[in-house]
Amino acid sequence: MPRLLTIEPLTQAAFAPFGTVIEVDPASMRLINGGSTERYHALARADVAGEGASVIINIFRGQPRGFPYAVTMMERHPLGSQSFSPIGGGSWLAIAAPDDNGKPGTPRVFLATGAQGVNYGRNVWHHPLMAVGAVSDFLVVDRDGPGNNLEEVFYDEPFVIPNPV
Ligand SMILES: NC(=O)N[C@@H](O)C(=O)O
Ligand code: NI
Repeated sequence: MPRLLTIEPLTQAAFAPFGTVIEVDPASMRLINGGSTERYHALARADVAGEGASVIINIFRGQPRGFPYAVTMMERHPLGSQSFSPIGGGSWLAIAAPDDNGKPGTPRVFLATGAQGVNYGRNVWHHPLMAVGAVSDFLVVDRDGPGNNLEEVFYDEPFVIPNPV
């Protein structure tokens, strides 16, 4: 029997167990460039591990997912954090799960606005990119370098995400 998941709003507090929400935060704002630019400083930090590791900046172009959507697996990156920030401005889903003795626990599904990104912490269980409604581009900051940086685990039973829109 597939297990239905609920979708919750993406907030710093709700997402805290999994990483950081990347969004305009007035408390982090520094006025620069002669007052012409608001710098929202250090909203998140890339975390890369291992000899020869480097932080890289990518664009992921995601195809929109169909709903209801079956979550059959989760992944994590033991050697680096991974951030996703929408470029085109549409809503999307961030899905993360607590660690349960080396396996992903029950996923939590967060509805992100087009003005919200996330930085998944290093070794945090998450679902691969979930674009919603249209082909969507995301700026992705993660790790390049030697070593295996991808661990995937498949659930015995899928979880199901209802249509978010
Ligand atoms: N594999 C890859 O680069 N992407 C995934 O890590 C993802 O979280 O989308
Ligand atoms: Ni990933």
